[in-house]
Amino acid sequence: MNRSPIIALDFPAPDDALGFLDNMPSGLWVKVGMELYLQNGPDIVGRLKDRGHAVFLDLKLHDIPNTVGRAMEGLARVGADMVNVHAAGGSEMMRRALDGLDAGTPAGRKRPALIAVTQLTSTGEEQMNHEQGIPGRLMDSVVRYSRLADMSGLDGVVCSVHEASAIRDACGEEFLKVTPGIRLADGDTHDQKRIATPADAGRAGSTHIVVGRAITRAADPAAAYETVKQQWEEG
Ligand SMILES: O=C(O)c1cc(=O)[nH]c(=O)n1[C@@H]1O[C@H](COP(=O)(O)O)[C@@H](O)[C@H]1O
Repeated sequence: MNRSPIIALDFPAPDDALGFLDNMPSGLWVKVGMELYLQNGPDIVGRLKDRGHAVFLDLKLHDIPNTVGRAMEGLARVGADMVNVHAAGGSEMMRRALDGLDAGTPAGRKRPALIAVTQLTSTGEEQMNHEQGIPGRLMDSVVRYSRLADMSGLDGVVCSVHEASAIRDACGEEFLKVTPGIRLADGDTHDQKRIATPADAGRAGSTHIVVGRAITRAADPAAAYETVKQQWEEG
């Protein structure tokens, strides 16, 4: 996996996503999420791979173990490099997701990395306490979910930059820390709660950063991408 920011292609249609990429460098890491995938189906993943991009297919599966396992068996054939589930689905669900990916990955192809969402970066501690009914610190919940994902055999987690170094201490250097909620200094927060700059992510030990609107809605997306990449490397 190359060390470049993962661009969230949160667009309604493949033409929007591919048109956007026409003006960007080649060989990127990109993310296909629910907006693009659920409205247009799996073809977009192959089209992005054909253009030489690495693809994170972000569908955040969360259901009973059997359903997630069987869904992952099918998703393994779509050809993404990384997929995800919600850690809140539990250890059995995560193990079955992994088994499904192993069973579905075509011979000669590498199994997609499987990571688990801990607490969404749009969630704050108060919301977690009052709406999810999880008492205590958000950091503790994220680290707990990370340990569970690690024990279930997953490759890493999605977390905010603020928890990345605690997860490294708990789960090790190699365990992936994929961090969305990235904003350039003075950038609009939008719906995110736990934001950080690319430089913060570099210092905290994020193995991957996910960046959407700070790049896709910038006046000059290619320049914004280079700024994010450079700040992450320098952090
Ligand atoms: O799994 C994700 O990618 C994800 C997890 C999370 O906790 N927070 C989060 O923002 N994301 C995704 O990361 C992207 C962030 O987009 P921006 O806020 O526009 O940078 C979106 O596509 C989200 O779906």
